[in-house]
Amino acid sequence: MQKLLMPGLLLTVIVAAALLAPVLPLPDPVRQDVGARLAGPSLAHWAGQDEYGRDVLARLVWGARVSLSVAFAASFLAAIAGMFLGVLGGYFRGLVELATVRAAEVVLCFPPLLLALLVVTLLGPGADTLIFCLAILFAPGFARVAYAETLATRNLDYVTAQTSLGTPTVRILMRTLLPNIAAPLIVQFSLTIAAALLLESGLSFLGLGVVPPAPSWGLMIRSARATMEQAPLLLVWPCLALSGTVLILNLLCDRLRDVLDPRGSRARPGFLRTLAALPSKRATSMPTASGLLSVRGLTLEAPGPHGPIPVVRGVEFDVAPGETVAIVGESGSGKTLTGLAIMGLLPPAISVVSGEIVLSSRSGQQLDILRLREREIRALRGGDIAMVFQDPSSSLNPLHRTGSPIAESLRAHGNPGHRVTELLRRVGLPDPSRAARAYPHELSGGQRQRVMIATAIANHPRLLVADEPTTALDVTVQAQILDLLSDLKRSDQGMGMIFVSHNLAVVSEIADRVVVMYAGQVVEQGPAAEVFAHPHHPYTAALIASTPEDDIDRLATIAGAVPQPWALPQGCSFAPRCGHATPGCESQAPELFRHGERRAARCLRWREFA
Ligand SMILES: Nc1ncnc2c1ncn2[C@@H]1O[C@H](COP(=O)(O)OP(=O)(O)OP(=O)(O)O)[C@@H](O)[C@H]1O
Repeated sequence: MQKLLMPGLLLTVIVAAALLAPVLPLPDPVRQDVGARLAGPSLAHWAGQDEYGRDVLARLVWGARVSLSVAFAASFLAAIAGMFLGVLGGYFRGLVELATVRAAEVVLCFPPLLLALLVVTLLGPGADTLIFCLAILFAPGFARVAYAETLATRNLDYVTAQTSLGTPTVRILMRTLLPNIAAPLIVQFSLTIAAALLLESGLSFLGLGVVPPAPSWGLMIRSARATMEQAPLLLVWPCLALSGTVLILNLLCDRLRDVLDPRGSRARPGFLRTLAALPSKRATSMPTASGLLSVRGLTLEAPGPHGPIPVVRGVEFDVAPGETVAIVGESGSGKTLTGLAIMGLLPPAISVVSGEIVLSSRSGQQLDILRLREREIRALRGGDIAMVFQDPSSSLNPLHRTGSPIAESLRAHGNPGHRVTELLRRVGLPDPSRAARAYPHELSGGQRQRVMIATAIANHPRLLVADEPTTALDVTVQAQILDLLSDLKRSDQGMGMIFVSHNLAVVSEIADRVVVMYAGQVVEQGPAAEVFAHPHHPYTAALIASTPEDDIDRLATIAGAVPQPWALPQGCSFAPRCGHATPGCESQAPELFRHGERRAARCLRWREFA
């Protein structure tokens, strides 16, 4: 909401001045004083006097009344009419589309000024005619935006879900569709008000709009033109008022769109936020990654209703060359955000509070990803580090042939683009040349994931981050993809891998080491075989017990749910769900106890438990 403050305040001042014009201590805007013709600014007339000796400031303020009310009323009418036509046409299509959107588009065939001339000739000049005329001119623009957005939205799953629930059509249109297409309509509204202000000025300038002597900004520009050489300031004032108001309106609508869209950025973009939030490091304090990657004290925050909430808290782990480290935990434990932080791809709403992610790059440098500029991270992505996403159907561009992102990735890192088929063969696609020419919808889910993997490994990354790469696939294809990843690791000896998953059965097949996360923290880590055989944290033990095996009757579940980041318990985060918790666990937050070279657990009773 803070974002709206400045433009909202400025617009309020302009609108208040226009509304309060009759009670403000201003001279009569139409009273002439020919003796003081074209007089410059003075104490009595702050902005000077025009060619009839009328007070320019009074005419500007009264002119705002006319110009703004015409622009607002016309844009509002155009928005309502256009939105109505566009949504109906886009949702029902067929004849309704013909009678709404296509009919409205007829208006676009006429040059706007000619149409305005026609309407003014028929109805006579004046503010009311102008509102009507501008509304007709701008409504098709809204109709087209609403139509296009409705077409894109009407077949999305959440709209289909509403239909399948039997929700009445009017409710779907009002409650589901409209809020989701509102953002572009708001932008269109800001552009339309600005265009209406300018067109009103233009039409008044041509003598087709507001009738003199009533003031409007367009009329003021028109009359100032004749005396431009003797009194240039007379032209400057209305132009300033016009362009200033248009800029403020654009700013306000842009900010409004950000505020109304929860997916919009609430924070500054990537590197700016990171650089500002983190204390800069002296060269001597830079840790050196013992292996390939070293994550230290990574703490991330998300915006909450009462201020920032910690979603990842002091996460630490290492990845050695050639090692597969699995990050496991229930939904909401912070696995994905940790993976995205390593890629420098955190969503705009998430901010880095502290920590280091040091990568030992191909060029032998130790780079702290959190402190790199966007341009520097971009050079690493696809080369030193690459990522495979969870859902292959949404990570491939539906309009590009599957070979094209691979070729692009190869070329971006200076490799020849013709290796595409070779890579597709390497990831096990049976007819690589055909697959390279196919569109994503022509491939199966497993084949699409193979294409994603081919894109990721195209430039032999040193580190591959795989975020639940098998979750969207069926069990047979899951096994094939896991085999593929293992094969790739074997053939590309030095490549380290971070494998994010909530599925322990999958992890046990692929991981060398396991990092178990709970409520944004690492609660246990160690070699996979040791952790699975002898967990040192009750949460890990519970996760293992709840992994489905052959005998589904013996499946255990973990009572309760992961605490929300804004309602973390005072002591150990797992204590409320833990069968081994003591009163001490509920009052004291445990640190990560390290034992031996390779294992660590965040549990006060880890010794007894182990
Ligand atoms: N863009 C975002 N804005 C605000 N909060 C977010 C955002 N992304 C994630 N979070 C919050 O951060 C926490 C950790 O999310 P994350 O996606 O890392 O969990 P996860 O362990 O990967 O879960 P899953 O397995 O379901 O993907 C959650 O509480 C989530 O609500």
